[in-house]
Parts: sequence; C-alpha cells; structure tokens
Amino acid sequence: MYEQTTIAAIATPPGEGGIGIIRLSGIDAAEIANRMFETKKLHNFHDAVPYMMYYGKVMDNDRIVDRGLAVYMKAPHSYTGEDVVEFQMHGSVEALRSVLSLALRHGAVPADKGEFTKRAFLNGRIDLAQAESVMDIITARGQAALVQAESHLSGALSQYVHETREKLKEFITKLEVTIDYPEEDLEDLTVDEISKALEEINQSLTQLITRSHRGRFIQDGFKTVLAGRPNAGKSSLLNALLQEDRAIVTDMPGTTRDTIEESIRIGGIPLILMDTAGIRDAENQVEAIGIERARKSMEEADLILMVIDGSVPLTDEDRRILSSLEGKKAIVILNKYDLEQKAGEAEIRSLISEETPIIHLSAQYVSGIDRLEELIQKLMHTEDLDAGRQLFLTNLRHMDLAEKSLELIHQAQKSCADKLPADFIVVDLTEAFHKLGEITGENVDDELINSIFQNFCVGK
Ligand SMILES: Nc1nc2c(c(=O)[nH]1)N(C=O)[C@@H](CNc1ccc(C(=O)N[C@@H](CCC(=O)O)C(=O)O)cc1)CN2
Ligand SMILES: Nc1nc2c(ncn2[C@@H]2O[C@H](COP(=O)(O)OP(=O)(O)OP(=O)(O)O)[C@@H](O)[C@H]2O)c(=O)[nH]1
Ligand SMILES: [Mg+2]
Repeated sequence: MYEQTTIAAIATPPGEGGIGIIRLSGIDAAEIANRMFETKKLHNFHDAVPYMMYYGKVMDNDRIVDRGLAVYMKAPHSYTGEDVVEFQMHGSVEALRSVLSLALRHGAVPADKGEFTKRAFLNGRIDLAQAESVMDIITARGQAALVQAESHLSGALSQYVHETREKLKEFITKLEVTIDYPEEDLEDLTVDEISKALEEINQSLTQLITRSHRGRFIQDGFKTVLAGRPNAGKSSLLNALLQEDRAIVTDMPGTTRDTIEESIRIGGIPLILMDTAGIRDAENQVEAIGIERARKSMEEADLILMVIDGSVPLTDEDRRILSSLEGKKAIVILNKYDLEQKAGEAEIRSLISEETPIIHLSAQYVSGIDRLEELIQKLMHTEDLDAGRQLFLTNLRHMDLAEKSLELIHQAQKSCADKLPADFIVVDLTEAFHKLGEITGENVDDELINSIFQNFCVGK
C-alpha cells in the first residue's frame, strides 16, 4: 500500500442537500470510525460486513452530532484499494464539517485534491487514463461526453494504447535481433512486414487524432454561430435561447461588435452559442474586426443559425450569406414574424440546399423558440450519438502524446523507406512506445501525477 495515512474529506458538493457523504480511506479508517460512530449492530468496524449499511449516530463525546448511515469497505475491495469507511449524513454544510473535523481530530488528515482517485491509481486499481476519465465523468456536459468518459473508465482507451504498444514491442524485438546479429541482414521480408505494420499503426493513430479534433464538441459543445446582417435580431435570439438578457439589443445596426460566447444545453445537447457582429460593409475599424471574427466563426461552426429580418425585403448581403451556407449544417431563421413579412421565402429556398430548414419566429416576443430548439436537437442528435460509439481522445495530455507518437512513427517509416540501419528505426519506435505508455501512466514522474490530480476536486 502506498501510504499509511488515513485521509478524510467531504465527498459531496457544498450546500443544502438531502444527503451528504464523508469519506475516509487508509489503514486507520475502521479505527477512526469506531471512535466517532455509535451503532447498535456493530461494536468494531473491523467486524463490519463490507458494503453493509449501519444506522447510528456520530458522537462528539456525549453529544450527538448527526444521525446517519456508515459503511465499511475492506481493502483491497474499495475505490482506493484501501480500507474505506463512508458516512452518509444529512446534507448540511454544518453537519458535514462537524463530522469531518471529528474524523480529523481522531487521526485522519484532510485529503488533497483528487487524492482518493490518486490512491486508486497508485494502488494499481486503475491506470492514469482511467483515473483522468473519472474527472471527465464529473464534468461531462452532455450525453456523448458521459458515454465517452465512461468508456475510458471501462478501459477502452487503455486497451487501445495497450494493443498499439504490443504491436510496437513486437517489431522493436524483431529489429533488435538484427542489431545484435548484424550478419543476419534485415531480410526483405522483415522490412516489408515492418513497413506494413507501421503503416497500419500510422493509419489507426491518424484516424483517432483527426476524429478527436473533429470531436472537440463532445467536451465543449457544438459551436453554434448566430450569423446574419446587422439588426436581423441575432442578439435578441441569443437572449431568447438563454432566457436572459445576456447581449445588448438596440435598434441600431452594428450593436454587437465582439463575439459573445455562452454555453447552453438544448434537449441534452451541449452547445456553445456565439453571437457575432452583423455582417455588412463595416462603417469603422472596430466593426470591421468584429465582422471578420463573425466570418471566421462561421467557417469553424458546427451549426450556423442564419438570422434574417423577415420584415424587410431580402438584401444582397442576405443573399451572400445564404450562399455561403453551402456544405454547412445550418438553419435559416426568418425573424420578426410578428411583423408583416417581406423577405421572399421562395428566393431563400432557391439559394440554399434542400436539407437546410427554414423556420419563422419572433425573437423579441419569444415565440417559436421551442420549435427552433426541437430542430436543433433533431439536427445535432445523431452526431452526438455517433460520438458515443467510437473511441475519442478527450484530454489534451493524451492528444499531445498521441500526436508525438504519430510523429515518431512517421520518422520510423521514413527511416524504413530510406533503408537506414535498424538502430534508427528502433530508437524512434521505442520512443513512440514510451510516449503512448505515458497516456496510461507508465513511467510517469511524481510531478506529472501531482499536477494531474491537482485538477480534481477535493473528495474525489
Ligand atoms: N458511496 C460512494 N459512491 C460512489 C463512489 C464511492 O467511492 N462511494 N465512487 C467513487 O468514485 C464511485 C463508484 N466507484 C467505486 C469503485 C469501486 C468500488 C469497490 O468497492 N470496488 C470493489 C468491489 C467490487 C465488486 O464488489 O464488484 C473492488 O473493486 O474490489 C466502489 C466504488 C461512484 N459512487
Ligand atoms: N418586431 C420585432 N423586432 C425585433 C425582433 N427581434 C429583434 N427585434 C428588434 O430588432 C432590433 C435589432 O435586434 P438585435 O438583436 O440587436 O439585432 P442584431 O442582429 O444582434 O444586430 P447587430 O448586433 O447590430 O448585428 C432591435 O430593436 C430588436 O428589438 C422580433 O422578433 N420582432
Ligand atoms: Mg447583436
């Protein structure tokens, strides 16, 4: 076991809640529980039936601090792999703090950020990639994010890393033989075999990396850009979707200058909603920069909500923006539906692809917003689901290591093609082998481990 201290922390978020949990982990967990928890059915936590709930009282000498349930999990069969005791108390900040301070008084030390999970890792219960996925589960902002994080915790990423490293190892060994016995020249067959294997690894890593770049939305949400002419009602629509007055709305065209970003969930699908400067020939430099940003946001968008002022005839600027939607996922919104409609829908239809829906609404009077939400949900739902079925890298550290490994595979392939001596290839493949291993935590130093778990919350 990696440490002898017993750590304690409040595991549930602060605030008023139905129930709150205090967690103890370490060699003295049962002993500390004995000193502070009184229950009819049990005199010593060492005799507790693991996972059995015991009802009782947390006692501060003769005073009942709070009533609750306690459970004992015996090493190594616990989250951390150590002896664990948990107290389920009333979810009150005061009660939980009192129970925690009692545990500390009886010999526990306050847990560091992520220390329970860190211990699970150091005790070999889970690898580093799995440990990191625990945090992804906690911070998941949508179904796809949760599905992906859970699959990482189950070991999907770890298995991929493991299999790829096995392949590398196999060829490193084969190559090393030819180095040790130089007279046994690298046979053509071996070279072919290695080139083929390296190409396979290259393909698989490249696919994983590209898919993960495209899959940024899993973590961040789909980039959804409100685009359109000044005064069309983009900011009004942002406010209507957020149900708050986030962006400034005026009847002056050119009100929004800088891009505004807000996270929102629509029907369980996470979006980053971006309000942009209305697109036109700018009247000054600040506006011009804003418009340039708007155009760039449109290029990078996963979804474009193109807002048109339906109360006036279509302008050339509208036509230009509509034509630029080609090949993009978009919804055309005819806004100001409360007013007489003058923008020709037939012409709009002729400028956009068949799949792009057109809807009417009034942002100002918040009417028709629910239909827009349904449409967004329908449009993005499949992508969100597909994301759950494939392996993605969702962590920048993993992405960086995968990219470095791929770079080394490229180098090895080049050495292979240039018929360089086996040593060259071995060096690169060995380095790639180690880089991949860092994903699951093979040979990583304490500093890195500490910095990873510092990003966790206390009690996790
Ligand atoms: N109350 C409570 N709920 C929690 C946690 C916890 O620590 N406490 N978890 C913490 O984040 C998560 C669950 N993670 C856990 C992982 C392993 C074991 C465990 O006892 N494993 C044993 C037994 C396995 C079995 O019986 O099948 C083992 O692996 O040997 C417990 C919780 C979410 N919910
Ligand atoms: N009648 C009516 N007026 C609306 C509607 N939506 C927005 N407006 C008005 O249109 C004007 C412009 O709205 P904004 O939301 O600021 O438009 P914008 O597209 O963000 O404009 P810029 O930031 O200048 O690009 C404001 O006076 C709004 O009150 C609507 O549904 N009906
Ligand atoms: Mg605006």
